[in-house]
Amino acid sequence: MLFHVRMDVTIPHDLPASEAAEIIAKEKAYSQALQSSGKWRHIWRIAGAYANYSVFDVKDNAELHEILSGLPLFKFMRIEVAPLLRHPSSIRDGDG
Ligand SMILES: O=C(O)C[C@H]1C=CC(=O)O1
Repeated sequence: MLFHVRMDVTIPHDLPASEAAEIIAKEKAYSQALQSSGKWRHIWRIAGAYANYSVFDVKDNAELHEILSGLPLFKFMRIEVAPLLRHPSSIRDGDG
């Protein structure tokens, strides 16, 4: 199942910079491992925001929830999820 996910990150100003850097490094490794596995298909920075648009390809809602709630930055994120399915007018193979 494909899901479009928007993640907005707000790191509290009072979080020590070294702690923030450590969490961000863990987040990067977590994200890149999931991208390598094919579960995190796309990630795009939203221009002008500490936010991204991503596409996940996972088994079901439960797997998506497990992945998202395991993000090291999860507690600093606002996340919006939209389930996707193939559009009847799509001409692309492999979409959905
Ligand atoms: O920077 C972000 O958009 C937040 C987060 C998502 C993946 C990652 O490496 O960081």
